[in-house]
Amino acid sequence: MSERVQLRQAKRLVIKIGSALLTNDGKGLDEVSLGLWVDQIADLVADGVEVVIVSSGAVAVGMNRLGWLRRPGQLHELQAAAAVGQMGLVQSWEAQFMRHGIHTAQILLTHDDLSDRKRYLNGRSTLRALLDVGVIPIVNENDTVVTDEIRFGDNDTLGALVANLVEADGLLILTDQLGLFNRDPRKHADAELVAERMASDPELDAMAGGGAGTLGRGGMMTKLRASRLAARSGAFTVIVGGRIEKVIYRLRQGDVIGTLLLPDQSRVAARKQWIAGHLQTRGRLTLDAGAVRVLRLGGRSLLPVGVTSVSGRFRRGEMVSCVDESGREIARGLVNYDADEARAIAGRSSQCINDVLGYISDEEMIHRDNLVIV
Ligand SMILES: Nc1ncnc2c1ncn2[C@@H]1O[C@H](COP(=O)(O)OP(=O)(O)O)[C@@H](O)[C@H]1O
Ligand SMILES: N[C@@H](CCC(=O)OP(=O)(O)O)C(=O)O
Repeated sequence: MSERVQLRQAKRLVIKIGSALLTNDGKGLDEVSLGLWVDQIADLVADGVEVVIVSSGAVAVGMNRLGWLRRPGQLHELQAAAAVGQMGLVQSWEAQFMRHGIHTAQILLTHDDLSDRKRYLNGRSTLRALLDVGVIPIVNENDTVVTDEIRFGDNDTLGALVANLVEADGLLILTDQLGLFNRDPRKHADAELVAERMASDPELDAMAGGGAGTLGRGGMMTKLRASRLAARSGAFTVIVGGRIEKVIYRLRQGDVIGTLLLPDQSRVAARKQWIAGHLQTRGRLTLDAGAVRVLRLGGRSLLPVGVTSVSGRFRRGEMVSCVDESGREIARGLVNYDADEARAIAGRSSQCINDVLGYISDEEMIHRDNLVIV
């Protein structure tokens, strides 16, 4: 095991940075380290990698700005600190990335947003649009409207959900330890670093059970759970020490640092398996003979022009069945338009979508990554 190809080949990464690391253990925002990570992320971007950052630290930065020495016990005080600190956090990210001429965008999400299908799809479109124009989204929880996350301090899960959302190749979790150890290294001097495992390996649970540091809240257990969540969309996870010199650069080179947790299956395989196993469909698209032929060739998207009729009531992102003119099912997949919109653009070339609907979200009725031939 001399190098890690996964990191060398990655095209889209989510990088999650925890509070303990970002705020130098509560001594205010660690601008020096932040600048060094930004330099390395700018190199990744120059190398063609799309990056989303999940940044914790709002509460810690807010406490520092407000001169609060101890983490407040009241939730509304934590929320106030997060609101103050979020300003400092995004200002710093923005200023550092501007040195490289890279724009950033603030995205505040809740777990609920990601379990609501419509919001999930809207979030996904926004993130994709930002990545398409070379902007780095800086994501944190929306601590003003939810409290579970600040109580449990679970930006690790948010990182994994974002990795699912943007279909990242990998999730990098930068933390204050060198990686996942077989026991909590703060309590056991002889703890050994785990280099590589399958994320699903049940032996990892006992290793990660040691609780969190003083500032971060999730500990290794939430990082392990995050890796399993990320694995569901085929993403690998690396848990690694954010203070290792040139950490992101070295990971990109394929250096064996931190802990690599691997998914059981590839990104597209994971997605296709999920689609194939999803029995409930919301509607039906009838395809002309040309579209049937093209889909059967494999690896192709379904365009509106090949659809002759649309039945059922479905929303963008829901599962529909694709049938030939005799009603035989050919494929199923996640449709890019609501039923009424799909009806309006059926049989039309993709260039007409804007004229018919007044906007265009996707050229395809169903993208090939979201389509399974049956
Ligand atoms: N097996 C383990 N390996 C590494 N760290 C562990 C382990 N078990 C518990 N920990 C603790 O998890 C902490 C990191 O989690 P956390 O404090 O939530 O950081 P972050 O703010 O980066 O999310 C470490 O400082 C360490 O004390
Ligand atoms: N969203 C909050 C809390 C998130 C949090 O503590 O997460 P982490 O440090 O990654 O375990 C914040 O930005 O302070």
